[in-house]
Amino acid sequence: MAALKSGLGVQAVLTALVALLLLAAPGLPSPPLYVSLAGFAMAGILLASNTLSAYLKIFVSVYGIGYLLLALAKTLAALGALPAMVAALLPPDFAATGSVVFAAIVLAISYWKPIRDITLIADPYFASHDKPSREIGMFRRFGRTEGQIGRNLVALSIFVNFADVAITLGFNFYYRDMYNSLQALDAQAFWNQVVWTFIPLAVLNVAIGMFDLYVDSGLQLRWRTWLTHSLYERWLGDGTHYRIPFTDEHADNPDQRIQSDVNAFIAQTTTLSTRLLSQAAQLVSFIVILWTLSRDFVLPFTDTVIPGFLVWLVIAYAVVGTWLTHIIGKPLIGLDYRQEQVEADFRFALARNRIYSEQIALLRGERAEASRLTTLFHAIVDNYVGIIFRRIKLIAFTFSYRQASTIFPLIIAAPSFFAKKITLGALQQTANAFSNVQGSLNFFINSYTILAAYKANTIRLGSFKRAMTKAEALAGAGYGLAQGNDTAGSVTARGLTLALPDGREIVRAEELTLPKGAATLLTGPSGSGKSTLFRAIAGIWPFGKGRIDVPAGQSALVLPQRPYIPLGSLRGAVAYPNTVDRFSDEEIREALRAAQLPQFADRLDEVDTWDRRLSGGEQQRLALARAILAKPDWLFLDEATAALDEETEAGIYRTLRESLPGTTIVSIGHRSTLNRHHDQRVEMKPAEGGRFEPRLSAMPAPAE
Ligand SMILES: Nc1ncnc2c1ncn2[C@@H]1O[C@H](COP(=O)(O)OP(=O)(O)OP(=O)(O)O)[C@@H](O)[C@H]1O
Repeated sequence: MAALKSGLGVQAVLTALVALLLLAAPGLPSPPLYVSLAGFAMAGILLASNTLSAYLKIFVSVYGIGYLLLALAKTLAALGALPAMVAALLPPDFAATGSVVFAAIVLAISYWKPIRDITLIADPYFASHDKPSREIGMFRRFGRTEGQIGRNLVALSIFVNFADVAITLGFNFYYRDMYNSLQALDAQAFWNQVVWTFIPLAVLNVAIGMFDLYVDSGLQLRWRTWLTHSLYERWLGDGTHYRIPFTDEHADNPDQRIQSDVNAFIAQTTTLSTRLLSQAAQLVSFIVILWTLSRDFVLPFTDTVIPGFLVWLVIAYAVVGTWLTHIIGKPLIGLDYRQEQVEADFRFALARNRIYSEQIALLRGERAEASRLTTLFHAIVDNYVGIIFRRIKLIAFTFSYRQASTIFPLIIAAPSFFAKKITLGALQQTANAFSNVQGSLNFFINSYTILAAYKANTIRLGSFKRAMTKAEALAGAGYGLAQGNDTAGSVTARGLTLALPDGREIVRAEELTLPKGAATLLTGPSGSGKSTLFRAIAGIWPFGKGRIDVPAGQSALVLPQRPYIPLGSLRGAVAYPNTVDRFSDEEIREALRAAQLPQFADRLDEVDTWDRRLSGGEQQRLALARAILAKPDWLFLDEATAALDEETEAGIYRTLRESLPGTTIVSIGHRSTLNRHHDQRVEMKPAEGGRFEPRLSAMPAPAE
């Protein structure tokens, strides 16, 4: 029942009604019985497609509409309700049945795993209820939601592609009539053909070509915008990007997946789906023409009649051609996948050189870097050479294939022509139909290289999405960071164990409290898990068990030893992670002065690579300016002042405590001079099993 209420359900009922009507229509010559029977099949397919992917549904629905239009138009023509000129333009009866066959093919392939992998990536866009993206003007009013715009555009694109097939068919008949007029030396008929058939077809062909490009580009742009946004939003969401390396999913170079794989995937999906289907329609149409032309084909130099000989020939051609292409082209899938990966590795290494150029220059690391780049580039060359040779083999085959098929139909049909059994027009039509069939097959065969890259892309995007799902699941796993607290707003850990990704336990805390309002200093040997404890409190460390409670609704800021400084203006760097409009210029300047960076107070608009321009100590003070601006309830300083001299450090701590009276400070540090800025000390003590245990310890008396 639910299936009947959906859009496809309504369409199915309508189709069944039309089929019934055709069946009951008294003694019409057209459409024949099989068209009405096909209508019932179409209704069944439409119902069965209700559970189909959102993307494939569009195709089935368009074919359903195609069937209705064609069957009704044929009925109207048979009833004499259409002008003769329009009726003459209608495609033959089998076209309506053809659309049912295509719908059945779409339904059948939807169960095939490679198609399911593709629709898994494609569907979220077409099912999306988001408001139309304002970024792109093209087709913005073509639907109420972004998903609906996408669906409408795909449907439009399918119609446009079918219109193109209809024009190609028109040309085929034009060739027959034009060559017949030449053979009959009928000048009047020839000029009539040129003016009334060729010119309108040519004009339509150009117009449809332009419109097709516009629709396709609009769809690709809108889809890419939506998918790119949704991928990076999800990737950046809730520490997912940080946890992906902890999953067992191989998701290297996410930047490449978001920037280039998405783009390629969308271009390939639209090209392969709409064009592949229109090529299939073209293939079927011309096969029917070939059948009509060679219905009583007499094998040259014999008397044997083989009905539809040219069709059998072309099918044999297709089967052998596709099979050989598959054998020759298969290794390209793996090679293309690897190429994407090695290219991304090389690009990433270059980007790292740019980021760490100062360290590399100081260490005189250029030779080591060059040799690493050489190795990485070698992998690109090596793999590409493999691709070149594989493509050459493929081209040797596809070119021979194309050449053979231009002469083939002429050789086969010429004896009939010379025996005056067929006209010049029919000979030309045969050659043209054969070359169109060949063109469609060529599309499938040439698509092989695209298919190989497509598969690689689908795998890369699929594994990226799986990695994100696993990383998101990791956030909820482990000890489960509970929000809310009943111990006067303190941070507490109970029965907590923190482990490494390999399961090795590094920290054990039976009971630990970081009281609200009292500055705590966390000390201990290097590698004892101090930073990991901070990560766990911040909720990004997924391995371990037990419980950490953080006060509900309170803000926290963690400052690491090496602060992250985003690209852009100094204002943006100080305001980070808040947006620049959160604070006035005076507030930002004041924070810079408080963090002992007065010399930068008037350079807020300067855009620079600040992470390389500022000294290590200046970067740390910039991060402290952030804390002064953000006024968090909790401030975690992970050796965040280690690059400062003791005097500046002391000044900064004084400022922090004065300007952030409501903030609880928790610091990690090794220097004894930090003691006097804190109220209590927690020390990481070695415990059994190589683990460390945070224990409250006495604050050493200040040095004299
Ligand atoms: N992502 C990770 N994968 C595997 N091991 C990790 C990871 N992060 C940290 N570790 C390991 O966990 C242990 C504790 O690291 P952590 O950074 O917490 O120590 P720390 O006490 O802060 O050290 P330091 O005082 O040197 O900064 C180290 O042995 C480190 O190698």
